[in-house]
Amino acid sequence: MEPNYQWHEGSDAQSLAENLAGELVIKIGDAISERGLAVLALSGGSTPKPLFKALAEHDIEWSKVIITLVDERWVAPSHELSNAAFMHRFLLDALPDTVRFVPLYQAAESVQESLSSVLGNYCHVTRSTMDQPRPFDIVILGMGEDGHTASFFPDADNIAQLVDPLSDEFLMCCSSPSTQVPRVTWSLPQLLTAPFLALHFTGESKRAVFERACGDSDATTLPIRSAIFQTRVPLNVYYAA
Ligand SMILES: O=C(O)[C@H](O)[C@@H](O)[C@H](O)[C@H](O)COP(=O)(O)O
Repeated sequence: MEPNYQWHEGSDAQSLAENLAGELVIKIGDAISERGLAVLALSGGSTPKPLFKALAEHDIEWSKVIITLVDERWVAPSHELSNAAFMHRFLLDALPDTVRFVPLYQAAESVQESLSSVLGNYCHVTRSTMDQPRPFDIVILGMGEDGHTASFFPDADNIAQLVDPLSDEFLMCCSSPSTQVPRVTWSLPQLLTAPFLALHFTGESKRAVFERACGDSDATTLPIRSAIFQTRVPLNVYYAA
C-alpha cells in the first residue's frame, strides 16, 4: 500500500498555522451546515500554539462548536503538563463562553477508571452515543520525534492495541517510559472517523521522521504510520521547516 496523504507546506510555522486555521474555519462551517454542530479533536503539545491563536481570531459560531483533545496527560488542569491548560491558555480563554470543551482528564483512582466518566461526559455534551458513525468532524494530529501521534507511543506496553485499526475501544490508556505521566487517548478508529484529518508538524527533523514512516517499517515502531497507511479518511499533512 502506498502512503496516502495530501501535502500542504508553509513558508514558516506562523503562515502554516494561519493557513490551517483558515481551512478549519471552512470545515467548521461545513459541519455546522451539515449537522448543526462541529466537533473538533485537537492535539496538545506545543506545535499547535500558533494554530490555536490564529483560530481564536476568526469569527465562528462558537456556540455550535465542541472541542476536545486528541489525547491528554493524566494530570489535573492545574498541572504544567496539562493539555487542557495549554488549550485554555492559547485557545479556549480567547473564545466566547458558549463554546463547549470536553476534557479527557477526570480525577479517579486510576486512568482506566476515569475513562467511563470521560466518555459519559463526552456523550452528554455532544448529545451523542458512541455508536454514532463519527464522533469528530475535525481531528488535528501532532507527531513526536519518535514517530508517535496522539498518545500512541512506540514504547508503550500496549502499543499494538493503540495502533490497532480494528480496535473497538473509544478511549484508551497509555503508559510508556517516554511519557512523564500516564496518558488518555482517543483510539485510532475513533480518530479516523473525521472527514477532515490533519497532521500538523514543523521542523526538518520531524520531516525526516515522517519520510521514514512513509517507508517500510511497522506502525508499532513508528505509530504515525497508522494515520498514513489507512484509507478511511484522507490525511492532510501541514508542514513547515
Ligand atoms: O499530548 C501531546 O503531547 C500530544 O498530543 C502529542 O501527540 C503531540 O502532538 C506530539 O508529542 C508533538 O508534540 P509537540 O507539538 O510539542 O512537538
